[in-house]
Amino acid sequence: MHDATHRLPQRRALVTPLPGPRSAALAARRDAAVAAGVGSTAPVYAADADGGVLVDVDGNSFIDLGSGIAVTSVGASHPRVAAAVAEQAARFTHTCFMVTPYEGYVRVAEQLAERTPGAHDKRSVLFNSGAEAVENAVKVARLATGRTAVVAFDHAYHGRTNLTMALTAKNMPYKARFGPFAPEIYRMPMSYPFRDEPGLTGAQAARRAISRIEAQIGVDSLAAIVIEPIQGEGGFIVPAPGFLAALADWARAHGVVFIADEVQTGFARTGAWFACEHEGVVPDLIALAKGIAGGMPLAAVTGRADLMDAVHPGGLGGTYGGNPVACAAASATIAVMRELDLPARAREIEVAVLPRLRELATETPVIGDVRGRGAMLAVELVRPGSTDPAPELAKAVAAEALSQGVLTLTCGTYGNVIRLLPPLVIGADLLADGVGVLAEALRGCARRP
Ligand SMILES: Cc1ncc(COP(=O)(O)O)c(CNCCCC(=O)O)c1O
Repeated sequence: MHDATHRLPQRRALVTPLPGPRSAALAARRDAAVAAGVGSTAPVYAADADGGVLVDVDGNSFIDLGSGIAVTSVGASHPRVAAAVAEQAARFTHTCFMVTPYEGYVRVAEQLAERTPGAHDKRSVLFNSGAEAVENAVKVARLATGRTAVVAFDHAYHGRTNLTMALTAKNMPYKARFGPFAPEIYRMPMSYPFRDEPGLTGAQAARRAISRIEAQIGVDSLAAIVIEPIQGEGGFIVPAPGFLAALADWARAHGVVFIADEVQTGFARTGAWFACEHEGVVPDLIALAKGIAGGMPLAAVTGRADLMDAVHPGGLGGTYGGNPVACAAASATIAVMRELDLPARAREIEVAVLPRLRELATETPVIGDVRGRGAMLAVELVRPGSTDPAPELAKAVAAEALSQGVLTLTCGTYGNVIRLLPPLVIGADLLADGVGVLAEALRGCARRP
């Protein structure tokens, strides 16, 4: 694993209590100005970030195992991205592609056609957020098929807009009291190997979902299946081998659009450019965001040209969609990912981390499962000797890791999953230090009564 040179010292170093005085002052200002509904994981305020570290306003340097929720895969200030952003912003920050188009948008669409799974003719449309991309993928599928029903899965997460809340499974905090939600969304059982009956194969789990689709919805009503190849917010759930492919094959055989939501899994995160590749699945439409542009807000739907071009002119768009500065950042980010071969770096991270966590699990009864692919890895915590979720333990472990200078995130339908999403440019030593702190936090919390 190569250690690129970075602008900031790649180290874990705490110089004040947490939060420090400047963060505490900012927290007071925030309480008087920012809505309480916007939560934050860390009690500290960012001042700088580079490579695998994030530095707060009091000078504390943290190992970042969150990447801003799988976004800053090339780091939060990669020089190639920063230069591309500055250069574009100095020329024009916005014209609205629907008013006066520009090459940067076209260039990103060309790269997405080249990079996403499948050699078929593709078209793309660019947006600002993952939820917007998922929303529009469903719009395209409904228009192209003339059908309205959409299938989502248990433990799914697709966003916070009305349709994507309807697609999302977990009620609190995402959906509680925000209804009513969009109709015609149907939830099917997911392949969740840790919680499924032992030995349930991917094909059997797919058949379980398909038989319910056929019985409860009817194929002639079904426009699309929307699924994350590895479920993110729902708990980094890697379906059993064959599950995705069986669903995709069934969908194709019945004229149902297969939408892969790769907002969190896309762009090298799982050890391939896109997670569908691990299962040999070519989606009809793919929703993208997060890692695409080095931290700049950009999202996309890329898919079969016959589906995407079924939409009448003016049927897709939005004021900021494919902002030129974000497009410049995306082209720089994709270049960095290609030149550093970051899918391979993600696989190296998996090899460096997963066995270490699995070894820890053999001596730590509260670790129910260790799973993931590439640099999208997770530890599911349970009460010893059971599969009962232990969310309070996950919170305690994340808090302990933070107190030692390592930023981690939790997730999961039951809130009991610690997830690791390091920047793919993190150095080997820094990663090892961060995982060591997490391991010690897991051991320590497991010993508490
Ligand atoms: C698979 C998948 N699809 C869609 C989305 C939505 O992407 P947006 O860019 O947050 O809208 C996500 C965003 N995941 C992080 C949400 C964090 C939070 O809001 O609490 C995702 O992971």
